Amino acid sequence: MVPNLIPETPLMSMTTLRNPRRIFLSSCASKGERKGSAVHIKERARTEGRGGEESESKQSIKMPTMTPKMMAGMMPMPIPMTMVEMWTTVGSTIASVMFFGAIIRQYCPYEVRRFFDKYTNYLTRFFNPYIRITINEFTGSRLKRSEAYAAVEAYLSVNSSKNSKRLKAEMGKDNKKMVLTMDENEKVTDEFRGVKVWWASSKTSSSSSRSMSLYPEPEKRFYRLTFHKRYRDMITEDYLEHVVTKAKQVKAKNRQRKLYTNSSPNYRYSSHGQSMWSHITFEHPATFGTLAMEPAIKQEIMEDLLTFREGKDYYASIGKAWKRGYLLYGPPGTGKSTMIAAMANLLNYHVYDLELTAVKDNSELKKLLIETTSKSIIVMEDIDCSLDLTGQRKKKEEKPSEDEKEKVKKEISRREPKEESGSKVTLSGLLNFIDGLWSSSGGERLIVFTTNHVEKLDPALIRRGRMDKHIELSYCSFEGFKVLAKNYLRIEAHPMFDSIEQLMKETKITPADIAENLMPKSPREDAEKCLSKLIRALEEAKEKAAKERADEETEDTEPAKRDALSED
Ligand SMILES: Nc1ncnc2c1ncn2[C@@H]1O[C@H](COP(=O)(O)OP(=O)(O)OP(=O)(O)O)[C@@H](O)[C@H]1O
Ligand SMILES: [Mg+2]
Repeated sequence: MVPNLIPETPLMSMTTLRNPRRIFLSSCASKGERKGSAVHIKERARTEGRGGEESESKQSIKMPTMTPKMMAGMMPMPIPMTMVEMWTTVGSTIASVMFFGAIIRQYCPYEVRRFFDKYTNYLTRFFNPYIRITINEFTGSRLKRSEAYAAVEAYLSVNSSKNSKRLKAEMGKDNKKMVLTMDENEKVTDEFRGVKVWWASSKTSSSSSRSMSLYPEPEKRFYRLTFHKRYRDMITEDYLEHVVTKAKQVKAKNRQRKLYTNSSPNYRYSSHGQSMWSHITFEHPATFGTLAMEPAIKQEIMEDLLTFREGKDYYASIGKAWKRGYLLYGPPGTGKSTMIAAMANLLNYHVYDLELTAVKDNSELKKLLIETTSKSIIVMEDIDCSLDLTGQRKKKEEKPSEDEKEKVKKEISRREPKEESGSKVTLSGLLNFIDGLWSSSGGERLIVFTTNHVEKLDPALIRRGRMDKHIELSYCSFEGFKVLAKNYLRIEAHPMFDSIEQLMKETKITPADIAENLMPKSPREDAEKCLSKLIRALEEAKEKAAKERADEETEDTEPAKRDALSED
């Protein structure tokens, strides 16, 4: 029973009112009983606790008479809540709402829930003054990473590195600096013309990924931009344009060129949403300056490439996809691969080294194409060896005899397991890859074929429009040699140059052979020794060529002589 207490002051403290036991103790202390021991106090409390009328009468004896003023103090008055109480109430309300929500979700029929969801959405939308824009990482059927997402990622890499607390790091240009981007489930604030906007990075895993599906849907990453509806026009037009422009600058600054390949052992098993290409940083040092070839031809190729790079509007105005095909042909060691590296370095493009024999079929080839980014060179080396591009049309035309058919059948059954794992890419698949409708997606791409045997290629594959520019890389000229001498020996003239020039007129030598002879093999080998080595190599090549010519002549004349003798 709560004792009948009379406060000393009209204003009773909150704690006092709430806690009768404390009221008792404090009122006793105020009456000079403070010096009483704790035991005494407890004893008093116990006696009170028993609630005997005795204690009540004892207290009533001690109580001072209440004045009207004091009575006024006892009047019921509004009691303010403490923070603790308020939070307790809020907490228990939320818990109850959640509890009932869960129950409704579980037992309420779907239609009713949908109805409620719909109207709650309407309500929140009506009262919420903020607009949200979501930028998903993949659009369409996840064929290609969204450019908008990449742009936001680049844009936020600048802002978030200053404001965000959780960041992701990636190696930047030339492996010198790390590029930081916002981690998942992070938020940053940005300001544009005095208006605040909020960016958040997030990911959702679809419900099917949580189910027992055999092919669970991958997680979907996205950025979300939130801003006040008052600034709708400014944000959707000016701010988003500002984001794209800034992102381009950031990308250009941090762009690290990559060398992609599709022939890594696990590329076929790359899961949904993962790239089919694997890459390393592209670090080939070749440039047009170090390339040995006729200066005029070199200049022409460089101009052609630079014109292409700047030709976005021109290509659009003539209604042509912004891409260009280059066919590099010539004997081994004449600099075809080196030229591709020089092209990538000149244009600042990525390189996609496409290994056709590792591509399963035409649809896989298409997927690989779609996954390439713009500002890139797609390379198919030794195209004549990659596919049987020469015989495919003939095979259809020729009608094999029964015997031949039988032979082919046997051959196929013998090779079956091997062929299954081989490529089924056809010439038409490749032609579509180069200039089909899909090839125009993204734009700003060079497609480069290299071959040692241009004559073996199907004319359809290398006709203009597909392979726009044909470049022959042949045996080294004297001009080419001078470039190599400058690269390898740091000399521009030497008395031995004359004899080298003479010998080069009489025989053929590849730039690769010259490079090998000019490269000093020990610190003792100076320019003169290297040049002498080259002269010896040229003389040997000349002798070999003379001998081969002589052998060929005898081979040609031998049957004629034999015929003449038999006639006699
Ligand atoms: N024109 C050139 N200028 C400078 N160096 C060259 C040139 N041609 C060849 N080389 C040197 O020779 C080496 C082989 O050249 P590269 O691999 O480019 O030849 P390729 O034409 O691609 O041969 P393949 O047809 O066998 O693939 C290179 O490492 C390079 O140093
Ligand atoms: Mg090569």
